[in-house]
Amino acid sequence: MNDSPPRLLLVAACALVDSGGRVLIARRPDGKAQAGGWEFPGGKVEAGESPEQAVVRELREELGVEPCEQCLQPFAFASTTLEGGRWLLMPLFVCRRWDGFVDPKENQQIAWVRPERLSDYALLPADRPLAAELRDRLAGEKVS
Ligand SMILES: Nc1nc2c([nH]c(=O)n2[C@@H]2O[C@H](COP(=O)(O)OP(=O)(O)OP(=O)(O)O)[C@@H](O)[C@H]2O)c(=O)[nH]1
Repeated sequence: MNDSPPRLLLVAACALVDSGGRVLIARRPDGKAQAGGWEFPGGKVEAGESPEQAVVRELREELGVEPCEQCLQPFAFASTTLEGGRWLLMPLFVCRRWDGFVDPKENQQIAWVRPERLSDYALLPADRPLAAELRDRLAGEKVS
């Protein structure tokens, strides 16, 4: 029996929401853990970073967009086990305003998805409750 406590992995992620109320998800590229699963853009929070700073950096690196930290709205979080004895703690922010155009930098497939259709995608397990929360809280919004 392994009694060692799970190692905490702090990851920060962001749901970009466009003016039509659609949410951006990305497919994890080959070579990464859980490749092929759909996720919210983001990544590990590095030493000395806040979750907000990590999201800004990851959105810049992965998608070439520049949100301002003040535009990141804390939305929900995931707290769950991952393979390898790690515990994932992942705040999810919502962002509706950013500079630049989404341009996947890591050859990752992306999709803009109505919140009620997120469950049609093979989301990572930790993201499924977050997608349900987005559906419940964003789906009623007016679509332009
Ligand atoms: N970015 C992101 N990671 C998620 C989500 N859901 C989820 O379980 N994860 C997990 O959180 C961890 C994040 O790692 P990552 O590989 O994206 O982080 P990173 O970009 O800093 O990775 P790197 O070390 O390869 O540069 C992975 O184990 C990933 O499977 C999500 O919605 N977004």
